[in-house]
Amino acid sequence: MSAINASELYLPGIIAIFSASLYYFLIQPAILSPLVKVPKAHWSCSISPAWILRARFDGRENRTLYEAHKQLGPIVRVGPNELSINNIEAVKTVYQGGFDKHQWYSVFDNFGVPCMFSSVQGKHHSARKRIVSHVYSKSYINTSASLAAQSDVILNSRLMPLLDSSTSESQIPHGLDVHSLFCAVAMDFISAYCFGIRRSTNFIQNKAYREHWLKLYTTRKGYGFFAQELPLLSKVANYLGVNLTPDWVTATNRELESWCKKLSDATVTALQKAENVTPNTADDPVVVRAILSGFEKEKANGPESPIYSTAILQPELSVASEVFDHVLAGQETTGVALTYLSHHLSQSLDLQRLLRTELLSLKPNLSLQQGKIATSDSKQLDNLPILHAMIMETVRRYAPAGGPEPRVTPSPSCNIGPYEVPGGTRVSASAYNIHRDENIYPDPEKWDHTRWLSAEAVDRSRKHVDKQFWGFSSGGRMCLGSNFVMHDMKLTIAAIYSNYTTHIVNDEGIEQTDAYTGHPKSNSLYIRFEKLA
Ligand code: HEM
Repeated sequence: MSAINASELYLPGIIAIFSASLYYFLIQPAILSPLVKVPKAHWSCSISPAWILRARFDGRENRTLYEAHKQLGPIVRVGPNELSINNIEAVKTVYQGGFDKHQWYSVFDNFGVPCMFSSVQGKHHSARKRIVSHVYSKSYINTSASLAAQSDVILNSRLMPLLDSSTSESQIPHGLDVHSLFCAVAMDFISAYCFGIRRSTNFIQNKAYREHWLKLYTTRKGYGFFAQELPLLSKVANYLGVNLTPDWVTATNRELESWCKKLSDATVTALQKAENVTPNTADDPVVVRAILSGFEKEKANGPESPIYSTAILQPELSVASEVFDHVLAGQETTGVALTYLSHHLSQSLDLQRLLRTELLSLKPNLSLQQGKIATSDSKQLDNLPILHAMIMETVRRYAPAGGPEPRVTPSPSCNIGPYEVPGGTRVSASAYNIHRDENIYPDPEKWDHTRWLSAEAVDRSRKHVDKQFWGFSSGGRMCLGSNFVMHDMKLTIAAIYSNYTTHIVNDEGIEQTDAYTGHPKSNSLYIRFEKLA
């Protein structure tokens, strides 16, 4: 009697589950979804994300999507619930349209607390961005006495002496690993701006710690796949005692977090005690000061504030989470851009001469006078067309944050290009692909700074060249640090090429990896510096 009852119950249950699965995983995505009208990158894409997941796992996502768009056009289905887009009109719809970020970004929470970059929902993000964006505006950067004083220390007391010592007879044959050095320069700039110079890093001079830190940073990269792309599987595996992210990666992340927490806590304490934090000096912790003052104002909104449970109830962790993101966002991306620019310059003395002629037209220029350079006139530097063109071309060709930036379509649906797209669909564009549009950037693999300078570019299609540039993304979630980084890259290149010529010693492994943030495969580039007579 009981056996008959069980099968009577089980069979319909099994049929119901089978039918629901058939509908949910096969009929709906492959036949009924409005996405069926979008060209598929692979036959399996309407029923399985395996094709795109495999490309991501293998580190060939950017190239794979490039080929897919070349064959199938600007909007391509890459999974049952996922699109890749590759034209500037579709980019406007998604990125200027304020679509929320995908959960993919949650792995960028630090200390378990979201930062601006990792905030998924628009209102959480806006509350965080409001607090700090003014100190990253172009006008603030160009007129900040604190940043000018910090730049002076970083260039005159650290970088220029180091370059000088690299020209001694015994050092010449080896050259300097400029990839490591430029990551150090970038870290010193951004950490000084966050914490004030006395509490910031000195990676330029402290090579041993810098190498340790960079090793921690680079070796853990690439281990985020399961947590980011398959979070549910990761959690289930974890529950069953299988950790898909190796323990040493978790330990490395903890070490980096605690390194930043110490710097951040020391800065918060110094501000609370008003010790060595004088505004408008090199010791001014511009970013942490702005965040704390923003949190103080946000308190007035009480529990109504979207960031009440973090910024108001856990201010120290929230400050640390925010600045940890700034130093991580700023160091490798900037280091990569400076590495590729110096690589191109080092292959052509003519290019160096051209740049130098422009640099020496500055008044005052940055050539060494009694061992020091003048670092103060940011506005003049910002307006140099050749320097600007070379940096733009480098960020175009070697987009340091060039991978897909996933967003989620709003409910119930929206239109992207000619297609109706249901709410909750993952949709991404990438600088890697947007920057390879041959109509705007002919021969896109070629590094050619003149595409930003030619009469044609300036008179007619300059707007297109600029409009298509997506190295810092666009819309409300575009890079917070774009003005800061343009400033520190221009200053660094100007300081070097006003005083040195550079020559390649070893560029093995200079090819860029295919990743969200691509870098030279070898993580190195050896260059020799020769002082100008
Ligand atoms: C060459 C250097 C840099 C490049 C190429 C770059 C590029 C980008 C890109 C493409 C995004 C959008 C990413 C996405 O949505 O997936 C972004 C966002 C961001 N970047 Fe940068 N970045 C650079 C340097 C910096 C620096 C120095 C900072 C320091 C503050 C910074 C802070 C941020 C932050 C906080 C966001 C998130 C903004 C938001 O969600 O509103 N970046 N960056």
